[in-house]
Amino acid sequence: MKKLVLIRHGQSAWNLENRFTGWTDVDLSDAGLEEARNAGIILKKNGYVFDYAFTSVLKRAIKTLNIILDEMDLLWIPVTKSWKLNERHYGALQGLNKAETAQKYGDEQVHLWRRSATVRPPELDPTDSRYDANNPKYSELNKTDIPLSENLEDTEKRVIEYWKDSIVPVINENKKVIISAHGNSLRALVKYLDHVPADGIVSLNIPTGVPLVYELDDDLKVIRHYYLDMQGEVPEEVIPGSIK
Ligand SMILES: O=C(O)[C@@H](CO)OP(=O)(O)O
Repeated sequence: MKKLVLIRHGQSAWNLENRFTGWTDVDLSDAGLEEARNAGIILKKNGYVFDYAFTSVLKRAIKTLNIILDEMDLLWIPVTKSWKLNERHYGALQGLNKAETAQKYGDEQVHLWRRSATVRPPELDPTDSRYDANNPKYSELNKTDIPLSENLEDTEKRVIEYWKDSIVPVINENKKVIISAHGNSLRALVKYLDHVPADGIVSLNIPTGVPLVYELDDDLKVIRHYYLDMQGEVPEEVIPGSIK
């Protein structure tokens, strides 16, 4: 049996300000730094050790990972960063306040933009300063791979490509892996691992800074999963919107 740990970064400055974030590279809030430290303490207290880590190219996930590894005295392990683990691109909504956007377009529309697998938020205009085409972070990508907006299925496509090409080979070497990523890039991975249908993923929300453990068999089929706290496994019904 193999164990994989997923962690959504701690609260970010824009989670706190209730703004659509996506690929915007915002930092952790003070509460987010604390959540990351706690996650490291929880993992250490529960006896977890990692050989290899994956994260996105966004600082809220990278810093969360570093703080966790620091707490566990594991800062030395190899870490691979990829844009394919980035948060879902939020298109022209990036930077807007979620409550104000709901007042303007209605709760139902905003809920679809936030949680539907198939509805794409409005696209960024390629002339928009928020478009990442000239960001050196993405210089190795074809311009056509830099999104103007994504739905969850778009995110799932790149996350699962990366899962198959880069993460699975490491897990198959019997390395103990942690992935530090984002609400929706992790929802995409969970959707794939648990075979959640598109309409079933709408209500799934992954909390910030709570380690989510997947037990996998030798074929990497899911045996079971659970969140961890200081006392060990958390009953899933305790976490709102968690995986059934
Ligand atoms: O703003 C975002 O990029 C995401 C994650 O914080 O928000 P949502 O809860 O709408 O998926």
